[in-house]
Amino acid sequence: KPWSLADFEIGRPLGKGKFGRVYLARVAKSHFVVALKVIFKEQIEKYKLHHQLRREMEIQTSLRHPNILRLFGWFDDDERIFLILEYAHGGELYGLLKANGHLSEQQAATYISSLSQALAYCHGKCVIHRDIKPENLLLDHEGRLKIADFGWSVQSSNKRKTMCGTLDYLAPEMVENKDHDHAVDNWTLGILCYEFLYGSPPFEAESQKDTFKRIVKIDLSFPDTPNVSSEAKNLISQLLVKDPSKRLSLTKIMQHPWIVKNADPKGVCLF
Ligand SMILES: O=C(Cc1cc(-c2ccc3c(-c4nc5ccccc5[nH]4)n[nH]c3c2)n[nH]1)Nc1cccc(F)c1
Repeated sequence: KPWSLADFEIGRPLGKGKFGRVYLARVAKSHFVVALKVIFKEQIEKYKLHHQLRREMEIQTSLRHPNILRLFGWFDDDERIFLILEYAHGGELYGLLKANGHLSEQQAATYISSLSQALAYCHGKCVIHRDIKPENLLLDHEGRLKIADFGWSVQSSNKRKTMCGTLDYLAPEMVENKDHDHAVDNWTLGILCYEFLYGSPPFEAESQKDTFKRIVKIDLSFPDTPNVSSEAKNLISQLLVKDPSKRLSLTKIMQHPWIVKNADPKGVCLF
C-alpha cells in the first residue's frame, strides 16, 4: 500500500525552500522519525522541473552511503509531492561551525574524510556535483556527517543570508564559466577544510566581484590564529589549485598524513 499523508504525524518546520518546506514528522504507527519535504506541483509545473525532479529522486533513492542523507520514498496528492527523507538529529553542520567559531583539527579532518568517502562513492556511480557547502551538510545523532543535496536550494532558518548569491564555494573554472567535471568537488573540499579550521571561507570578500578576483587569482593566505598545523595547510594548498587536473584526488585526500593522523575512523569524533 503506497504511503499517504495519513500515515504521518507532522511536527515543526525544519527548513523552507523555493519549492516548499521540510517538516519534522513521524510515522503514526511506528513513531519512526523522518524529515518530510513538501514540494508544490504548481511550482514544478511552472518551472517545468518534472524531469529534473524525477532524475533527482531516482539518484537520491539509489544512493546508499553512511554520509549521504537517505531518501526513503515519496508519495503525492493533488497539489503536492512529499519526500520521505532521513531525519538528521544533529541539525546543520553550519550551526556547529558558527557556534564554535571553528572546528578542531580532529573534527575538520573527520568531516573532510567523510565527505571524500561520500564523493568517491558518488563519482563511482557517475553522480557528480553534489552541492557540498556547509548549509547542505547535516549531522546525525552521533555527529556523523550527512550530505543533504539541496539541489533545490532549501533556504532554512539560520542559513547565511548571503548564501544564495555567494561565489565562495565555486571553483575557478566555474566562475570563469569553463566546462567543469568532478574536480570541482575536490576544490570545494579545500574551501570547506579551510572554513572548518578558520571559521570562514578563504576567498571571502566584501563584494562578489572581489571574491571572483580572489578565486581566479588563488589569493590564499593562512591567518596566524587559530594555530593550524602545517599538514592541514599542505592539504588545503594541494586542493585549491587552479588546474583541475592538478588537484589532489579523493583517494589521495584519504591517504593524506593530516587525515590519517586526525580523522576518526568511525566518522563520528565528538571532541
Ligand atoms: O530536497 C532535497 C534535500 C533536502 C533535505 C532536506 C532536509 C532538511 C533538514 C533536515 C533535517 C534536520 N534535522 C534538524 C535538526 C535540528 C535542526 C534542523 C534540522 N533539520 N533532517 N533531515 C533533513 C532534510 N531538505 N531538502 N532532496 C531532494 C529534492 C528533490 C528531489 C529529491 F529526490 C531529493
